[in-house]
Amino acid sequence: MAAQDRSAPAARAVGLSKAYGSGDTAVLALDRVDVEIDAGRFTAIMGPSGSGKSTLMHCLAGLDKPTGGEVWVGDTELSRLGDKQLTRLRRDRIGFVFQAFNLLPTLTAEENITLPGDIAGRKADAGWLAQVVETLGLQDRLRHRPHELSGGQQQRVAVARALAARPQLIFADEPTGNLDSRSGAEVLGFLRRSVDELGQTVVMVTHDPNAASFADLVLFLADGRIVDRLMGPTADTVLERMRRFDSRGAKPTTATTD
Ligand SMILES: Nc1ncnc2c1ncn2[C@@H]1O[C@H](COP(=O)(O)OP(=O)(O)OP(=O)(O)O)[C@@H](O)[C@H]1O
Repeated sequence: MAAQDRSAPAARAVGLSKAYGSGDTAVLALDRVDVEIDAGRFTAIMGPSGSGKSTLMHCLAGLDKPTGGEVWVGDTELSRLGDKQLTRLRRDRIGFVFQAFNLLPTLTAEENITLPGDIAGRKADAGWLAQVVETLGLQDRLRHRPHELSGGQQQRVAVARALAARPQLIFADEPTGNLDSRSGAEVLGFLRRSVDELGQTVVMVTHDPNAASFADLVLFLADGRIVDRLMGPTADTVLERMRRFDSRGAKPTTATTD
């Protein structure tokens, strides 16, 4: 099983702020955010366009540097790391799934899944890999190249690639944004299984209430702050919360029905 200590958060932000630019044109994308990402849980981040979702995810993943506060991944505070150490931490402890699947077209599904480990000179644990492939239902697709796979299958390969190194955390940025609703539900179901059956920790940014309903917890951002949380979300309760934000004057989300 993935090395997850459920009693300690997988990541946390303490008084996290992020400003872009300076002077009159400065934008405060995150405003003193405190949040804990529970290990072995599926967390969704939602909020209107420009509310800071991507910035929060990028800061938590060590892809963007905060201008104030702290970010911890496990027991490591990221500002204490140099660039090389940060790169290593991202490589060893964090997996990414993007809206564009980012698979290499000339490689088979299996080669795409093992590529990051191969580049890092690290052989994937065969037992773990077999479990990941089975959980994602990819046994019969390993020798296919991306163009021979459906969009949903390609995204499942991208999820398997993220899981292969057994990262402490997986960050998914609109992972179903390029998929039809059936393939999207399939990928979300597999992300859910990776949490339930493999003990993964997943953080996902989404605009879609249906996608958020696969999570254990939804964090709502507005104007760079966490303004609400919803445990055990359903598509209806998420939609209802989103409407409440809209009626309070927050900018509407770019998509509520995709
Ligand atoms: N590199 C940057 N330079 C300047 N401003 C930025 C930069 N990145 C983000 N911002 C600003 O920070 C704020 C938060 O942006 P962010 O992308 O985190 O929002 P978001 O909630 O992910 O939006 P969306 O749902 O539209 O993707 C926005 O006002 C945005 O314009």
